[in-house]
Amino acid sequence: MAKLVDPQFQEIELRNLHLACKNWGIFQLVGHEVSDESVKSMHRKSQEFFDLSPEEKKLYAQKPGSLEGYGQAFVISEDQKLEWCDMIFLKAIPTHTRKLEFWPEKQPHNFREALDTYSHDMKKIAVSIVGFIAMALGLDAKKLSKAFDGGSYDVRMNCYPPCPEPERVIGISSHADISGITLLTDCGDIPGLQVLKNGQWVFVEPITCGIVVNIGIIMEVVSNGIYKAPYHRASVNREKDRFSIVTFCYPDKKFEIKPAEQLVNSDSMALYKSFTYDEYTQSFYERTKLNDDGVPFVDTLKI
Ligand SMILES: O=C(O)CCC(=O)C(=O)O
Ligand SMILES: [Fe+2]
Repeated sequence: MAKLVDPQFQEIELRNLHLACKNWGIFQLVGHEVSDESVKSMHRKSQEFFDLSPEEKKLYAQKPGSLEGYGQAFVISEDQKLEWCDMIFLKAIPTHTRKLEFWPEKQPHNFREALDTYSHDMKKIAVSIVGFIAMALGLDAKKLSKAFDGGSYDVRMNCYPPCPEPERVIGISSHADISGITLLTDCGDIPGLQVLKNGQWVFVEPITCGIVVNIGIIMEVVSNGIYKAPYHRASVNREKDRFSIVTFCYPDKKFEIKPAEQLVNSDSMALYKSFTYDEYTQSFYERTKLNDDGVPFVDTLKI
């Protein structure tokens, strides 16, 4: 990040960014301005939350039909296999969308303050990195940064307990994020996140103070497929808990989700349809209610 903002290094670093987004769709950001203390404090609060008794955690349990709160993602049937992951999912920004009934209050002490600071820090990073991603694509950096400045930020804290037979379970199964971009911080040094590259699962090794950035499906559409939202999953460790904190970053609700005009011309046709923000989220949630038909969500967006 320090190199992206430094005029002396910017051009070369934008090329590195372009290659990372094009060849991997995922990279680690270091040299950023977010304080270590804010990130570590959120990590501690998240671990303390998962350490509470089941009864205490259930005070913040998801309600039927809603993803927010403590529980499991996308449980649609009694027969489905569950993921080896405990999570709490909270909408954090804009602040008026917060549903405080799901925000742990007395315990862990100062959880809410830590999440408030953390989510604003992640927003700051997202606003600047999408600007650089826009520049790497030859797009208007201000327009994209502005869209994410008015955007929404949902935070998911994951706890992956150890499993004596880790090869028989999955923490989070393979998926691409539907966000614009996603920012992940690992609360320790246990690798778990894996990204699919040329048919192989590759571990993302945690870097202290690094922020893992991955391209979400919205940015895939905006880039007209130059950047792809990578498939990734979380594996489980045999002996140790792993904790991660994931921030899904979305543009503002007025942002049209479609290939950027500058990237569409007679040589390169638009590969994706155009959607309003509401149409996009609606079509995703409609699909989660269906039985899995094997068609990836991103394919339903293509022309
Ligand atoms: O915890 C991880 O490593 C991955 C989490 C993730 O992909 C998600 O929450 O969407
Ligand atoms: Fe993900």
